[in-house]
Amino acid sequence: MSVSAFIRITRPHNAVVAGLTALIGYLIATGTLTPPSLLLAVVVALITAGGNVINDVFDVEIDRINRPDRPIPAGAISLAGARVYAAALFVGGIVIATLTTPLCLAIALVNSSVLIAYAVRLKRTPVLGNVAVAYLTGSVFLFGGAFAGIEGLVRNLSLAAITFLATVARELLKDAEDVDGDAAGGARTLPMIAGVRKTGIFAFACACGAVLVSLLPFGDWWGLFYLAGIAVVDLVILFGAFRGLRCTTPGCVRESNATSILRAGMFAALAVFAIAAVI
Ligand SMILES: CC(C)=CCC/C(C)=C/CC/C(C)=C/CC/C(C)=C/COC[C@H](O)COP(=O)(O)O
Ligand SMILES: CC(C)=CCC/C(C)=C/CC/C(C)=C/CC/C(C)=C/COP(=O)(O)OP(=O)(O)O
Ligand SMILES: [Mg+2]
Repeated sequence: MSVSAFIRITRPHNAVVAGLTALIGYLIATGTLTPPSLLLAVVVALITAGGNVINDVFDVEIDRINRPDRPIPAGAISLAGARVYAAALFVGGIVIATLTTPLCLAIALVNSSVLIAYAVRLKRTPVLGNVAVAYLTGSVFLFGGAFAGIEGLVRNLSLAAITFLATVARELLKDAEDVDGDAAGGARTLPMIAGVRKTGIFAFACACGAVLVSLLPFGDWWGLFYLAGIAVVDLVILFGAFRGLRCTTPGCVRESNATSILRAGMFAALAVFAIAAVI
């Protein structure tokens, strides 16, 4: 079992970005960063890493077909070793969360539970899996803001709502891409029940909702830089969701690159939020 496999299975890019997002949430709540606030990034990175590892533990049979290169199906990490590793990551994140605030610790405990529930069951349940990932992604802002108290959490509510809606849209389109693989793995997703076309329509509606909510911080919060920056991001998000709107097959959704365009728009939004919070 190599060190690189133990790093790779955590999807470090994912965990690091999530950790940085928690700092953005604290930045939005307070306008500054302090040495203790850096703990937020460590907690989120560890718990996200734990979520990614436990996800691979429960997905091992699907990944043997779809992603044989991943550490467990490739034999680089044993299933038992991965279970212990995931537990250590979750425990580490929660123990460090005890050094933050009771509200942050509560969110860390809830999110660890949701990540495990997602891996065990929610992922294979229509819409609930999408909502779980969207909640987890949006909650990162709430977690960062919560380090500054309930007021800090409230200040991040609109960003959490924007992120939730955009992530639902992207997760639905990811499911529309993966209908065949998910069916083979025994999952039940919205595209399987309602079809790719209706899923695309619902995803586009969620993206439109995210765009509308993204205008809320303008005015009483952030000024013209934010409006100009988020307007560009909104166009990218709408374009990405529109690309998936006309599709009726999983192949069409894959060829549309809708989920990649949405991912790019989501990360661009992160940059706009971070800059708007400090200028
Ligand atoms: C309308 C509008 C402005 C939408 C943007 C919404 C927004 C601010 C989204 C930010 C999402 C984001 C990148 C959050 C960072 C925290 C996090 C959970 C990162 C983990 O990476 C998520 C990544 O998308 C997973 O990639 P993949 O494996 O390809 O699904
Ligand atoms: C705020 C705190 C304390 C924690 C936040 C926890 C976070 C941000 C989690 C990241 C959000 C996220 C990306 C969750 C999804 C978990 C996951 C591993 C999804 C992968 O799902 P699959 O559908 O199996 O797709 P793959 O093919 O990528 O495995
Ligand atoms: Mg998986």
